[in-house]
Amino acid sequence: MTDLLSTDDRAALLPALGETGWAAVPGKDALRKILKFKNFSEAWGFMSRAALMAEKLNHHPEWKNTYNVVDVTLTTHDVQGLTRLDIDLARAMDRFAGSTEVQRNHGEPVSSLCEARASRKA
Ligand SMILES: C[C@H](O)[C@H](O)[C@H]1CNC2=NC(N)=NC(=O)C2=N1
Repeated sequence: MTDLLSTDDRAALLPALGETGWAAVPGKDALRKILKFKNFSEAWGFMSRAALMAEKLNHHPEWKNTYNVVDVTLTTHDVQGLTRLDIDLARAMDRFAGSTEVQRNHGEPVSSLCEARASRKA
């Protein structure tokens, strides 16, 4: 089974994802990004690519689509927290999304996920 990300891994990997618009979900060891595409077709194209990658990784997003908006939450259910698989899927989604508009007015900075891990267990 995939392990929860260590404190060191978090410090190394999460800031770059914070830069691209991933944020921490309050009270949960999870990453969330809200993407706003030009239209439904672009949103669905992104979701199709992401779905194929999710199958390849055997790691699946929690997500919601409303017309041109795709709201994604990533966490690893088996261990109830962030693992390397969430990082890999987040990076793949960033590649598929390109320069799509990102909504940033939600959640907390990813740095809070480093603190969450530190207080959970060494
Ligand atoms: C049986 C199967 O491998 C598991 O249930 C996989 C499938 N996809 C998954 N996706 C996510 N996000 N977390 C998991 O723990 C997970 N587990």
